[in-house]
Amino acid sequence: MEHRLIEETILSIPPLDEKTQTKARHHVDNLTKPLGALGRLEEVVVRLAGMTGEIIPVIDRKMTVVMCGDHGVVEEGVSAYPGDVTALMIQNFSRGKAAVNVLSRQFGADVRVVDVGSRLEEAPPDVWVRKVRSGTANMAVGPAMTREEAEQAVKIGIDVAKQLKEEGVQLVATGEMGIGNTTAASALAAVFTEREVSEVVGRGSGLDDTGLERKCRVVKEALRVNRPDPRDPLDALAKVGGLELAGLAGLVLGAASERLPIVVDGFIATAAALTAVRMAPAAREYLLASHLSQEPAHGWLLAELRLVPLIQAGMRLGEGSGAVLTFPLLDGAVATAREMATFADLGL
Ligand SMILES: Cc1cc2ncn([C@H]3O[C@H](COP(=O)(O)O)[C@@H](O)[C@H]3O)c2cc1C
Ligand SMILES: O=C(O)c1cccnc1
Repeated sequence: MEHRLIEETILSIPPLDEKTQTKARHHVDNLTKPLGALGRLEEVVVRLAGMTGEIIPVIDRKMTVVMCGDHGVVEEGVSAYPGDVTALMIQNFSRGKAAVNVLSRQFGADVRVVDVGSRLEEAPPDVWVRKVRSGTANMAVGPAMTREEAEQAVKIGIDVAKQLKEEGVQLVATGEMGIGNTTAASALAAVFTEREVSEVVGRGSGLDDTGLERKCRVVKEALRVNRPDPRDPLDALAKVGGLELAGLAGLVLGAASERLPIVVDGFIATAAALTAVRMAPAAREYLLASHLSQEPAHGWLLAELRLVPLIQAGMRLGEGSGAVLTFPLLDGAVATAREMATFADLGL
């Protein structure tokens, strides 16, 4: 069942609307400024035009989707924080008190929290509970989850994207919460970039040197035990990924199939986005990179995706916070295209 829906979604991702994109490029080039002077903001407008099919794209209704899940591998001591923090943060999101809530309020976006697999037993009513299982298994001793579970989590992400489209959402940001998930993201990064484990593992939420060394050993062990297949993204997601990462990969596939622009957050969200693009290369066209995280391998993941981040603010938070921080830049870019005079308006 899930398998069919995933296949159908992948096949239904449309290419960018090249005609509209060319018209948008022409419009931007005729605005009253030196050619190219708005830099990457111009590229944002042109790409959004290709995604949405509108010369002046409308991205007023923005949604930050925070996919949540717990990680069995936390028992190996790979995070600076205990696993319980995932559940506490879900409650914090619900109260509107986490960084992602504050930034989303500040920049006029809504937040949707989806529990794909945390250990929280009773989620607050506004959280969408779509729990595949209560946390993954420890990837250092066996697969994090079954292929079927990974498919279920991907399907949940696809469903969320379709529901948001129906609600009138015009742009989504990818957020996540899951203590231990930089370990999973590093494992996926090792699989998809074929770099050394020591190059793709970082301090996550704040490991010291001993912790960092341990995390490297754990990722190596997880790859040795599970042998994830780099040509089979679902296999990698199931063996060394996570439920919220699979949910985000599904969100990317679903949003792309609905022509919804997707603003990708930091290292973890980018690992999920790269997984989605390995499943469906066409999905890449709907991604906008937001910021460059402090995690050392984030830049390589972005390079794999051929994306350049808009900002570098030294952040390493997750939750979608870096993606939301670029919303004023995106709104500014679109406003210039909508409101600036053209040279023709000046009679030139
Ligand atoms: C209080 C708190 C809030 C967070 N919000 C996002 N993360 C971030 O840290 C986690 C990944 O780091 P690691 O792999 O080292 O556990 C994820 O939940 C990520 O979203 C947080 C982490 C903490 C502690
Ligand atoms: O870049 C990220 O997404 C990130 C980095 C460290 C901890 N949490 C998230």
